Amino acid sequence: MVPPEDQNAATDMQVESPSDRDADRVVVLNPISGDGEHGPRVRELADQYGYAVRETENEGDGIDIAREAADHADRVVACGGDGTYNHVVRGLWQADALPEVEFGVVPGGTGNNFANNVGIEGIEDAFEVLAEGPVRSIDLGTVTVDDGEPIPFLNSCICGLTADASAETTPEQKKQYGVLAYAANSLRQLAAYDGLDISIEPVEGGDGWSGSAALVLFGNARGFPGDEGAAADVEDGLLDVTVIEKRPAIDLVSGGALFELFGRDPASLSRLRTRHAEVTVESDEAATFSLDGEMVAARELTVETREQLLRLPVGQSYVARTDG
Ligand SMILES: Nc1ncnc2c1ncn2[C@@H]1O[C@H](COP(=O)(O)OP(=O)(O)OP(=O)(O)O)[C@@H](O)[C@H]1O
Repeated sequence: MVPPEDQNAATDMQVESPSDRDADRVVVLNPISGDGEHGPRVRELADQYGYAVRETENEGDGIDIAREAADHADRVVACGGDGTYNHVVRGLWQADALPEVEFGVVPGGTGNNFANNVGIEGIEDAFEVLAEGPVRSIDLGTVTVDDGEPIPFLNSCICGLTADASAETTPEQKKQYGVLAYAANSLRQLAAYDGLDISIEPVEGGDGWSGSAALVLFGNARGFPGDEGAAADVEDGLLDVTVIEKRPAIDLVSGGALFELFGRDPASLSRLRTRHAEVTVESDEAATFSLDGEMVAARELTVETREQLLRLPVGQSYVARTDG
């Protein structure tokens, strides 16, 4: 395949060799994500399109590789699943390289939820999008635990039942249902689950939520699960927050499946939108928050959006709801 001409062709010319340590376009490749078979094809395409490839060797490498690449690259692309994207964005954030250094995604994960949400439909499509797709400025979520450094997330920040259920979830379920698959696999654990006592207070005012939750989702690109997998508006500077209240287990289990519950039992569901919320876990122990699948423990945290901080080429089916 001949890479299409694109507006950045002049920059491509400057890449003398895809393995050049000073490459201006870099793919950070997680070779073990998904089925672990994407590596050779991604290397071929990266070569054709003028991208250097840096492979992760250990958990967390993506952060360091992206941080270093930000010194010389004007675009750093993550290949893997949402966890890999998260790490690359963390590296760019740590390098203070956003929005100047563009981000990009190549789906090589299991669920590939974020890539789907921005209209990217496979590895070949991803490279075409990198060459020709419109570059949008999208929001980035961050979580700040106590007085620590903000930690970015791209797709969602989730707490409640999901973390424990992930091991039981098949790739097919993940692809089809995303977070719902985790939730459904949590049904058996639900009877024993005490719920997470949590309060969510929007800093800008307006309605918050407090009570005992089975699951809380702060969606940046990930939409409300009951809306047929619809993506959230990722350019509006807002997080879509969905809370599923912990109710007596019999209510949930007798309903058959948690899938049925989403959107059909308004009494259990609360939804709000916020730019910036203070979140408190009302228990002695920290709760686990999943940032794009990467776990962080916290009791007191702020969750917020950094409006349109990330520059990203998007696919054809991406729906831009705002101008620019
Ligand atoms: N070379 C490596 N060896 C072992 N683990 C790695 C390596 N590179 C990255 N990781 C780990 O892989 C995890 C990321 O997996 P990722 O989420 O990208 O894929 P996935 O779970 O298959 O897909 P998805 O999130 O789309 O369902 C991260 O926790 C990261 O630390």
